[in-house]
Amino acid sequence: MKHFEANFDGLVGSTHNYAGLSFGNVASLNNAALTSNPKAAAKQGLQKAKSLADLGMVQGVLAPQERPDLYTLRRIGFSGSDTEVLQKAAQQAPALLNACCSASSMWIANAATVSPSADTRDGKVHFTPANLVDKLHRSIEPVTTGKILQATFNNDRHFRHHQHLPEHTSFGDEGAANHTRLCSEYGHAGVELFVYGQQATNPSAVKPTKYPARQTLEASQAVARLHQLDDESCVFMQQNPGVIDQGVFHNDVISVGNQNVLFYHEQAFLNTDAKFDEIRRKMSSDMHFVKVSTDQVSIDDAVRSYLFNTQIITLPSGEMAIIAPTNCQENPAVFAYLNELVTLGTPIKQVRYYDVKQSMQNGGGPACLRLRVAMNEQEVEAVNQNTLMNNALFTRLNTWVDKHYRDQLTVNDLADPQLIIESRTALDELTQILKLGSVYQFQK
Ligand SMILES: N=C(N)NCCC[C@H](NC(=O)CCC(=O)O)C(=O)O
Repeated sequence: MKHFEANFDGLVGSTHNYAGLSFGNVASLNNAALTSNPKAAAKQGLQKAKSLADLGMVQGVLAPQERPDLYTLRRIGFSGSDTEVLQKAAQQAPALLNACCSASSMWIANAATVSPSADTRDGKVHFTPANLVDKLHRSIEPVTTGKILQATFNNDRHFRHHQHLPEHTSFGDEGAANHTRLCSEYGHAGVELFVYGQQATNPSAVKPTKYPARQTLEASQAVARLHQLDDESCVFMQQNPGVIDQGVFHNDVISVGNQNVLFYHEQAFLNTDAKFDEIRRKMSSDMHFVKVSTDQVSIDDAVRSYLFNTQIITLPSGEMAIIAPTNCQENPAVFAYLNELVTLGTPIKQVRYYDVKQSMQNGGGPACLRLRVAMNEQEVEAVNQNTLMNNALFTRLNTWVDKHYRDQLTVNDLADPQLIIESRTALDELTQILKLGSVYQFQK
């Protein structure tokens, strides 16, 4: 049977804006209060997704969340009509309104952790939505994320959906951004590498001092248990707290893997040698650890360019390609490195650049915008086919964006009640395009 790694990209929501919500994420803080362009953001994302489909990859899309999130605003005491709720929040608690308006679900790598059927004891693909408890604006995502995942992977024979972990910092979980599956072939059992930032139940363990470590070891272990993974197919590795304190808020900002390749910065991890030995021992095939040294690319350049927030994909020809943001072309050290990388004899033979600047300005590169789901042919057939990218869906979604999205949005605009109508009208139409059923609260 054939096996694929499908990428599901998060569609950008119509309230995409720059509110400076993510402490520890340098781009989010530096670009706070910039005017955003939701239409361009959504189109940049669609273009990347379509380009991967055109390369012969299995590519899907995942629906965004409903924002403004009036349910959360009501839950914290704002009352009256929808317009009144929005306007009272804008006057009395603008920071809370901003949190309830973020389009952050577009960074779908944080939506969930996914384990393919080749790794799990029951032979199903397992999904656990991430609780994202470290950031208020993201902590309101998991329930709807679960509904969207269930409407997209809607077949009990092949897909198993878990509830998100308990909403406490001990179980801080940021999903696939801190999870990399290594394997020889997508359909063979692999090693699931969980990278965590701190141990919640061991106060003496080392952790960052300036910025938060969003992922805990306890959360990673819980996901591995839920997904029915054997100890022999898991590796738990700590991210270097020193790089978290320099703005590396997720592991996918400092390393990325695909099949038997792990592309990483030399400062990415703690106990690198011992942990790489464990990976080698648990893998049934050879690994390529492609190391980038600080001399080649500094941590600062890695964070600015998102060299490691690239996607490494295996093309139908068997060659691997790196999908990079154009920011990597614009950074001289990183561009020089990538030009050299394809000549080094590693499996990575090509680099392709995409403009995802609207997302990058909030700290989200190509890899943040996609959730990987390795599947066999039968599983791909069991996916909601209306979510899979092709010419027709690309045209349909571009038309949908043109019809419903603004080309300018500032933080001050978030109090505009018209946004509620625009967002709901757009999402109602989207659920029909993708045939998702009623996944949003306003549709109940
Ligand atoms: N690395 C991965 N996988 N994802 C990137 C997530 C970026 C996101 N930015 C934001 O949420 C900024 C929103 C704002 O400031 O308006 C975050 O920090 O959680």
